[in-house]
Amino acid sequence: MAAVVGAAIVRDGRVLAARRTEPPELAGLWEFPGGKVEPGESPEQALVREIREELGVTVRLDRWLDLEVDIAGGWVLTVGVAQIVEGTPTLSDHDELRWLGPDELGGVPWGAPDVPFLPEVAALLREAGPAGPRGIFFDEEDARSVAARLAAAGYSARVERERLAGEDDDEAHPWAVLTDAPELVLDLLVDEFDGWLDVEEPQPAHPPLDLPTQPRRIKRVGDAQ
Ligand SMILES: Nc1nc2c([nH]c(=O)n2[C@H]2C[C@H](O)[C@@H](COP(=O)(O)OP(=O)(O)OP(=O)(O)O)O2)c(=O)[nH]1
Repeated sequence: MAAVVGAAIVRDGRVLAARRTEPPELAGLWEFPGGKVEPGESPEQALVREIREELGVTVRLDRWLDLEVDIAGGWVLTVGVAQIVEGTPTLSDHDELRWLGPDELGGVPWGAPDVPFLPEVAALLREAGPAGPRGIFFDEEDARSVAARLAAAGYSARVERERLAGEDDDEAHPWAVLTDAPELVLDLLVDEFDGWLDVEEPQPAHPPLDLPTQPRRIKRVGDAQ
């Protein structure tokens, strides 16, 4: 099967969308960054390779979305949900990157084959919910135990590798538990498992631009009053 893989890179309830520059008929349209699976390569290897080439970051695949979409030339597009484990995305193949929340996905023009994936992506972003209090642990096992306890109590909880700006030392990357449980509940577990609570709202790597909703008149010095 001639496969194209795209990565829905998620972070803090947003997904990374990239704007294509070529070919001309696709330029200006948004996509999940990725590309063609090469001979001898698994789709997962292709996804990790393409994202490293295009964005300069290392991602880890969480899972593939069920959908497969036929695109021109006999290619089939699948999309994997992924997380950045190393690096900050930079532009090379694309001319713009945006972190979009579930309600912002419809606000950019996507390539037609990507559109059927958007409802599921929006749903998983909503499920992840807005970034709330996080439990931070140095031990992955502690983080996973806390997430399991929260899940058993009926809360949503997931574990993510934390990144601390400017830190390259692997030891400095603790594990975060993100949950919709009340802070009080998380606080008790954090005490029990030797972690700590981070209640600061994490900032998206690329904050959405505060664009004016209507043309703004810019007055220059020297303009007639
Ligand atoms: N990467 C990517 N390609 C997509 C998406 N949706 C979609 O229709 N496509 C199409 C555009 C291209 O025709 C094809 C992938 O080509 P590409 O140019 O991104 O992949 P590549 O880097 O491996 O390609 P190439 O330059 O080696 O030919 O799939 C999408 O979400 N991500």
